[in-house]
Amino acid sequence: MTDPAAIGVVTISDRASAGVYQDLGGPAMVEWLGKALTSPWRPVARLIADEQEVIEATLRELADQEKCALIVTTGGTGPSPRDVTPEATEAVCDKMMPGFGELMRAVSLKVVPTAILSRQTAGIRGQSLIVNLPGKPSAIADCLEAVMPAIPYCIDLIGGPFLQTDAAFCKAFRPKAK
Ligand SMILES: Nc1ncnc2c1ncn2[C@@H]1O[C@H](COP(=O)(O)OP(=O)(O)OP(=O)(O)O)[C@@H](O)[C@H]1O
Ligand SMILES: Nc1nc2c(c(=O)[nH]1)N[C@H]1C(S)=C(S)[C@@H](COP(=O)(O)O)O[C@H]1N2
Repeated sequence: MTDPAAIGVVTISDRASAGVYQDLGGPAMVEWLGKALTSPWRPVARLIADEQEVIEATLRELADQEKCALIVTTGGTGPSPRDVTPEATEAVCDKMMPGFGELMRAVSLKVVPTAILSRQTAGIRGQSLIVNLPGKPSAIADCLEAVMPAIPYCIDLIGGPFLQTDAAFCKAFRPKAK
């Protein structure tokens, strides 16, 4: 039997990490992925402040030590001075995947006119795909629903584990069968 695929779920929020409010983003990402994935996986969760060095170190740790096939982040994608998640993501990635941000903003625009304020992006570090989501917990489902169909094939292409999804909830598309 193969090991469960490690998936990083990273909440980036000054206030949630300081305990000012409860982190709803991390649990929402775990819950959504639990509904979408049918192949074995395990979450590797982190709750950190909007500090670029800390975000970069966390992404490196999850990719290089924890060997996460996928790392989803929530928060810190907007225009405020302390929103630096896209900068941290770009700093640690070998290759950017701009289509993810383009699609997520397009679908979010149908939900909220301020969707264009998110600079959310995605990229590859080694054998890990990193995807940024906005901080609003409701944005997690909006965005993952849009991009998840392409994620298993992207992970195939970078040499990661074979992820399977529940087609009734989220149908993964693979142009070429493995
Ligand atoms: N992890 C989270 N858990 C629960 N609610 C959140 C979380 N992140 C954001 N929110 C909610 O979404 C709103 C907008 O998020 P945003 O990321 O802009 O927060 P912020 O004002 O930048 O502050 P912070 O970095 O402290 O989260 C917040 O005011 C909060 O109500
Ligand atoms: N689907 C979705 N996308 C969204 C939002 C939302 O509520 N739902 N909020 C927007 C707003 S108001 C902001 S400022 C940006 C950045 O949010 P962040 O800094 O919390 O990541 O995401 C945008 N994208």
